[in-house]
Amino acid sequence: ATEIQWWHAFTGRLGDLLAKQVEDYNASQSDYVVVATNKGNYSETLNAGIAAFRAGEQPHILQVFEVGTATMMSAKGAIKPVYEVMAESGLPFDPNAYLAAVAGYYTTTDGQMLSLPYNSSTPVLYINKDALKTAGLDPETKPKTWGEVETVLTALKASGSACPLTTAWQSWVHLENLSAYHNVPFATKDNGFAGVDTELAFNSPVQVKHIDTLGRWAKDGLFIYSGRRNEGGARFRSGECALFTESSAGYAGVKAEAQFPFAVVNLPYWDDVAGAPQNTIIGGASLWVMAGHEGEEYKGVADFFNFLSSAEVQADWHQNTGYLPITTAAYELTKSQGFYETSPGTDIAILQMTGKAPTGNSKGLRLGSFDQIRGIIDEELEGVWSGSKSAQEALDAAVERGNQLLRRFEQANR
Ligand SMILES: O=P(O)(O)OC[C@H](O)CO
Repeated sequence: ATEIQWWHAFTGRLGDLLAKQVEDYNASQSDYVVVATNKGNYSETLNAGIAAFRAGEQPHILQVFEVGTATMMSAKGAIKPVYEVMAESGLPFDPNAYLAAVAGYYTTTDGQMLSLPYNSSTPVLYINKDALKTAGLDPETKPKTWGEVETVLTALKASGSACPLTTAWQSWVHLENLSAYHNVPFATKDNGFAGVDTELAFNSPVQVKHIDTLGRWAKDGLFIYSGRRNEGGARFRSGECALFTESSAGYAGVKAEAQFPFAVVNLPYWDDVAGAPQNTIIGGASLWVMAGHEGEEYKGVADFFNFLSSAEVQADWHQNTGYLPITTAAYELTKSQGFYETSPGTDIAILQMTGKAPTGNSKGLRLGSFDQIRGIIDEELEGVWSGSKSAQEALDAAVERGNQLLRRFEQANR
């Protein structure tokens, strides 16, 4: 059988679920064997894929988080576009079967799908209902606005909670999605979709107010910073932190480990911003096919992609992980199975992302060197949480430093 290498970034519960998909695929046919290898976290996996390409040792499939999308799109000789892989395979492939809000992120302006949507998420709010009860609140309290969140956090703190709120992926949730959700630009030129001559713009009043509020909450012990990625997950699942802003895919781990009743609700918004809430944007990752392999191997990749996109596999994946159903068929199948009734909160992500037609500010982000830019944003936000910088100072600095990277990317990709 022909071997197909797939490098990915999943460990823990998500790693187990991915391994099960591979096992099922390998058992379902005998022409191809998919070999999945974890290459560290999202950034490490992206870097491993790029380094391997330079050394001529690239895998067939590379899982790349949404942050690396513009980088992969510009790496023309290194990738083989998915539409091409599928067309050459002769296997049936309908790009319209995928949810527009998801596929649009990975598709060129003229409609060609470059990478396969696989695990797409959007941020939501997780609530430990027992913690609310301990704080004397109705455990069914579902704060809609950041103002209501503050009331809940204050009650939690007063009841002795050492961690009323923590977050995963601070830039993704509290700046990138915050901007889209309030219909303000994160960057000019439709957040980079309309051209590489884009400039960061996340230092406007909405973002400054939000980060300033979180900074105040950090000082008052209402918001506890846990780290740049999803380090906060363990603290929520153990019951230490009461509220948690995290990817809809945090559901996989919470469902498997939490020993308390929990709720998944919409990401809160500021109700004094006109038009809010707009829609949130996607995160997670897609699958890129790397250049330099044999025709028969690409056939195997196409066959595996067809398997991953089938309604049954997608619906299972969506229901177990909290990632969005990637295709309309998987969404319909999940509805018809009654899943959303028996698992409340699991349709929040898709409704929050697709509830309103996206604007230029809320289609998503397409920014070069964005992994490095996130590093800069993380560093500046950490300055706010530690009290050494004001929100305005930190965001101004992140914009200025990030723009230098964007200009270098623009020069290299004109
Ligand atoms: O935890 P994930 O896979 O939903 O990813 C969250 C963010 O999009 C990472 O950039």
